[in-house]
Amino acid sequence: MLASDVPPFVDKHALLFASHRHCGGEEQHSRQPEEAVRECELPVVDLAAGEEAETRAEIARAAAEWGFFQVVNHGIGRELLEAVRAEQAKLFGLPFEEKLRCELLKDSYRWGTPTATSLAEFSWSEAFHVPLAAVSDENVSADGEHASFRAVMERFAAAVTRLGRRLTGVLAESLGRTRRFFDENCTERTCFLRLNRYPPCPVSPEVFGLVPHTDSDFLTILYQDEVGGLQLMKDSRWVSVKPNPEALIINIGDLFQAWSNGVYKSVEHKVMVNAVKDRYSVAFFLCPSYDTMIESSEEPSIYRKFTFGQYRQQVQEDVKIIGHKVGLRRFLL
Ligand SMILES: O=C(O)CCC(=O)C(=O)O
Ligand SMILES: [Fe+2]
Repeated sequence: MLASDVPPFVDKHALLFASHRHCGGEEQHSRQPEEAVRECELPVVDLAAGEEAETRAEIARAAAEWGFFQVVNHGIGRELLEAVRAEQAKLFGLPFEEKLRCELLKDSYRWGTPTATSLAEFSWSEAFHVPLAAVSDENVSADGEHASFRAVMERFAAAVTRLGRRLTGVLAESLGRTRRFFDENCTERTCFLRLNRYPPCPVSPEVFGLVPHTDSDFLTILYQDEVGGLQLMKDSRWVSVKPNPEALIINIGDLFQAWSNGVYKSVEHKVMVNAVKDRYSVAFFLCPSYDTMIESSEEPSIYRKFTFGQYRQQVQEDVKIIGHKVGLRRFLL
C-alpha cells in the first residue's frame, strides 16, 4: 500500500471522533448551523493607484470596520503565486511520516491538535509554521532536494514583506504615527510564513479546519485557493469569505489592535473543512522582533504596554494551562 500523505487524524484521536458519533453529530458547544452562515463580499482595495488619499482612506476604514479586507493589483505576480502553490502541494504530498521527519524547516510541522479534549478544540489541518529566518538559513535548508522550495519561498517572503510594510505604513500614518516603527522593527527575519493544508474531512462539515482564533501579529497576508471555508466574525455573526482568485486577503492582528488603541480590529476567524476537496492557503505573519515594545500613543490607553516576546509567552502559557488563547484581554488596563 502507498504511504498516505494525509495525517492519521481519526486513528490518533479515536476518542474525540467516537464521542462525536455517539452524540449524533451534536457538539457540546454551540455552533451556528452551516446553512445560516452568510457569504460576504469583503471590502476590495485596488492598490494600482498607489497611495492616493482615497486608497489610504479605504485601507484604514476596512481595518477599523472589518479588520479584514482584500487587495487586488497588489504587485505579487501570478507566476510567483502559482510557483508557491506548486511547491506547497509538493511538500504536503510527501508521505506523512516523511513530513514528521522533514529536515527542511526543522520542527515547523504541525498537524491536528494534540491537546484537544473535544472536537471544538480540534483543527483538521496540517501546517508548516516557518520563521522566515529559517527559510534563508543555509544550514537548515541548503539541501538540493528542497532547493526550489527555498528559492520560491524566499522570493515570496520578500514580496509579501514589501506589501506588508506598504500597508502597515498607510495604517500607521492614518493614526498620525510614522511608518518608521515598522521599517525598524519588522524585518524579513522577524516574520513567519505558515503553509496550511486542509485535507478532505469525511466526518462532518461541522469539524473545524482551523479553530476560531485571532492572529498574534501586526498584520496577516493570506493567499488562499478557490475552495473556500474561511469565515470571520462580523457584527457578532460568522460570515464566510467568497474566494477571489485575483485578491490577497489582509487581516489585522492583535498587535495592531493594541498599537492602534483599538482603532484597528483583530477579528476572530476560523476555517471549516470540505468533505471532498483539499484546501491550501499560505499566511504571512508580519511580526516585530521579540523585544519590540507594543504601545499605543493615545491616552487613555486601553492596554498596558508589552513586548511581543511577553505576548507570545502569555499566549503559550494560556494554551498550556487553560487550553486556549486569552489574547489581548490579558493586557487590558
Ligand atoms: O487558511 C485560512 O484561510 C486561514 C489561515 C489562518 O487563519 C492562519 O493560518 O492563521
Ligand atoms: Fe489566522
